[in-house]
Amino acid sequence: MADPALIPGPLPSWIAGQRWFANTVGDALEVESTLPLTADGAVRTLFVRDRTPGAAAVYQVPVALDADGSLRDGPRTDEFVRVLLAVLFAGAVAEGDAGVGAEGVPIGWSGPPPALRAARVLSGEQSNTSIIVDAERADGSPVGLMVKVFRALHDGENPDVVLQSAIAAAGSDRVPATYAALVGSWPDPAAPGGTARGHLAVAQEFLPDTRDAWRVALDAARTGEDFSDRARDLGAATAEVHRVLATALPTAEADEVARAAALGSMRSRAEQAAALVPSIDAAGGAVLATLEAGLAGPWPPLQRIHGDYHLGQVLLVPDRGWVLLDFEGEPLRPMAERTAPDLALRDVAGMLRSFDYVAGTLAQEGGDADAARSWADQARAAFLAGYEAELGASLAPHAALLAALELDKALYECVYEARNRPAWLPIPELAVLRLLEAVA
Ligand SMILES: Nc1ncnc2c1ncn2[C@@H]1O[C@H](COP(=O)(O)OP(=O)(O)O)[C@@H](O)[C@H]1O
Ligand SMILES: O=P(O)(O)O[C@H]1O[C@H](CO)[C@@H](O[C@H]2O[C@H](CO)[C@@H](O)[C@H](O)[C@H]2O)[C@H](O)[C@H]1O
Repeated sequence: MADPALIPGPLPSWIAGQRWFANTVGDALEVESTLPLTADGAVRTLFVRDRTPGAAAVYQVPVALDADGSLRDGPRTDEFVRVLLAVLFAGAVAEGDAGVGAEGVPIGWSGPPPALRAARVLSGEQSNTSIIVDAERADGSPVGLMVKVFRALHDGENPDVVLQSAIAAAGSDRVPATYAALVGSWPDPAAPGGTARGHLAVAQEFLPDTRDAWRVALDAARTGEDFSDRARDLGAATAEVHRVLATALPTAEADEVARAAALGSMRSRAEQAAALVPSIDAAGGAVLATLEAGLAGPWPPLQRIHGDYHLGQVLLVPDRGWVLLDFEGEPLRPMAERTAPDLALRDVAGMLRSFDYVAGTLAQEGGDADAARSWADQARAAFLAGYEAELGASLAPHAALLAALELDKALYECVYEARNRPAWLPIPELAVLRLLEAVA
């Protein structure tokens, strides 16, 4: 049987077919630098630049090189996983060409690196590559790891690493424990000094026997099961994580500059959505008026947030409850915006949109649309009640701001779906029109 890790044919065409590759064509790809991870260089990570105008990016492509010159996809090989664990958990340094290197940073881990027993790449729609690793500690006890290899690289901290490790360090178990991170450097003419520095990988606690909230919610909605208790708990978990983030990481006053930046970003999303969806183009004036009116009222202080919060980012963990994942922010938003303090209500709006997606999905499947909508309305009310109870305050003074953030998220979703999953587009498109009607 063919080795499933084997990279058949030229590397650029293989990269072009990967889910994590944001472009569709690989004809402007160039391996810009190489970081050997073993002494003989047989296991290495490649920094591959896509020079396509409008899709420029640097990708991390770890590979294992066989004696016959063939390449294998690193995350699917034991050789790569073994060396990655050693570097990550030992705080080791790897060096390549000038300006290229990586350093492991143990975070919530003490003792020697865990030894690999078995590893497999998580299948499914993913913007990065996650490896589930069955390992053992030096004393022989088993430990499950989730190792995430970041694909599109960015100069600067990766919020997924920084936020989850800050939440866990504050003593909260609403995120998986972070064990270690890998920080790399690679040439980048746009970065200060010509070298970019950012996260290449992170190793976390693996949470077994979980179901993600999207599945849990969809199953509940399909069978008409009440989701109120779960939604209330989810609201409370969300407010708890927001409180921890506001305490552990910098906050900022919502001054005029921040407000103008938020409005500018919302306008540009609205323009992108209008360019792709005729019904939104037709409603352009009402969209802008709702966004502007929503942002005009009082704002709470800004803080670090999840940034792309939806049901698919939350796991239901036995004996632990809801656990939040993937704090990387929206993939379509520039990294500078994703790492700036923002409105925690943006996450609240994200989850409200997700309940609507459950209803929209059931309706698309031909289910009872009215029942699905009333399920979503109940989930929404319970989520908000749980959030407010944990926050210790009502969100009523911010109702218009929340409505604007919901509209903004639905516009983002229109762009995301038009580009990635056109069959799903009607869900956010109808939501935009409904949200406009509600404020009219
Ligand atoms: N620590 C973990 N334990 C168990 N499963 C996890 C863990 N982290 C992620 N997952 C699973 O992997 C999926 C993808 O993880 P995520 O962090 O969202 O990756 P991506 O950034 O590629 O979207 C999640 O939806 C969840 O099902
Ligand atoms: O999980 P990602 O960070 O890759 O997020 C992107 O993809 C999501 C879809 O997988 C998308 O979420 C949208 O669809 C979900 C149902 O599949 C729904 O629950 C969300 O509410 C809806 O936004 C997300 O927007 C996008 O950034």
